Amino acid sequence: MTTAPAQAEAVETPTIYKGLAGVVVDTTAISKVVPETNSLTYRGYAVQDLAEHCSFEQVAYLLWHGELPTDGELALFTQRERASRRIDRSTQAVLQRIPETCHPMDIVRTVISFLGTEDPDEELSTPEANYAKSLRMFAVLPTIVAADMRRRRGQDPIAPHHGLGYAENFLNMCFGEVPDPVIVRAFEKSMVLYAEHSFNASTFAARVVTSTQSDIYSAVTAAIGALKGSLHGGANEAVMYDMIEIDRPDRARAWLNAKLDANEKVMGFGHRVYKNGDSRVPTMRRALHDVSAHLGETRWCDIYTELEAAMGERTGIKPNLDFPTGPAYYLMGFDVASFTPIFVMSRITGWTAHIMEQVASNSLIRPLSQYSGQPQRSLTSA
Ligand SMILES: CC(=O)SCCNC(=O)CCNC(=O)[C@H](O)C(C)(C)COP(=O)(O)OP(=O)(O)OC[C@H]1O[C@@H](n2cnc3c(N)ncnc32)[C@H](O)[C@@H]1OP(=O)(O)O
Ligand SMILES: O=C([O-])CC(=O)C(=O)O
Repeated sequence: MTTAPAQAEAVETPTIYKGLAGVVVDTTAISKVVPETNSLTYRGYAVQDLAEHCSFEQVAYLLWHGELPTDGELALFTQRERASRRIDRSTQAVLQRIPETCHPMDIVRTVISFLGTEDPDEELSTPEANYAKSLRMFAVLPTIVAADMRRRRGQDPIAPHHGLGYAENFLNMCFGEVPDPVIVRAFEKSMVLYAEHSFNASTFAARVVTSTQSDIYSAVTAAIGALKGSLHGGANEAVMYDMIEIDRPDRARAWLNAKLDANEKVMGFGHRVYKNGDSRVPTMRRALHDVSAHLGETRWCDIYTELEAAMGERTGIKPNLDFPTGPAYYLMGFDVASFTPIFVMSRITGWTAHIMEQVASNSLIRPLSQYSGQPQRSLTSA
């Protein structure tokens, strides 16, 4: 005769990977992060080389198609992107309708969601349909972000300029002129560096939504929501607010010590995957220095250096990409609240590449959880 195992023996406690840390959930051919060698590649190319030698349009093409474009392919791609930059009247009306007081990420999230409602092919997720939608979002996002920034400054929007490249056109729509090539190149580098980073939280959110066979606009809307948080993309804004509060390099150490003594996180430092420095930081730090030298304004670079040194000495934790990008965008003249929407303009390429990869090899993403609530009880005995 066999006896039933005791209740306690029957329940095995599973290993819980809080925050999915260290868990490999799928394969991807889009990018590779190797923290041990501090390397990041997009489709096999080192991100530093892409940032140095390629336009953002070339990198977008690479992420979507798997190969860099030939001259002919780039010309066609560019033509299509430039022809899709304008927003129609109904989208402009939505933009005007949202209160100026809300965070610009809410604007971007809402407008992308609205674009879905206007697309007669919203539910179509063939590779061709999703590619067309990705290209449209890529083309239109700078127009939305620039129009919103100008609206909050009490300025009229500037229409996209068909004759300008992606970076020049965005800067022109923000400031009414194309700045010096030093600024344009630094901005374009930030776009390349921000474009893609494997299964980060926002990309994973997009893949989760896609895995239910939902549409690409819904997936991107979810990704924007995930990027907004200050532990992810929102950190670039938080970094700059902190630097403004610090104000002078000689105040950086005391500020940092007070922050750490209060057990608070220092924004722009640390990373879930890189524990020995973010592969993108050296390139972006150089871009920040280029902008700073060009403008003859060294204050933010000096605060950067002080904070990095003090944080290193006290915790050993290194900056992530948001740390140099925050002051670089500030020096370029952007409003701090627009920094994360600018990140969206870049990451739309990585998100949509992942959405298309998920569609091509889908399995519903649905992990398990360990129940920690009340034991089963009877309603009648309550
Ligand atoms: C583009 C991007 O999204 S890059 C990330 C942008 N985000 C930020 O800059 C926000 C600040 N950084 C952080 O909060 C974290 O480093 C994260 C969320 C990015 C990654 O963190 P995780 O891998 O989850 O590690 P976790 O937060 O558990 O940190 C491990 C330890 O380092 C400490 N730590 C990590 N980052 C920081 C930080 N920025 N400031 C102070 N302490 C930190 C934690 O307090 C923790 O210490 P403990 O073990 O004594 O409790
Ligand atoms: O990978 C991450 O967790 C966050 C990050 O750096 C990114 O999304 O660029």
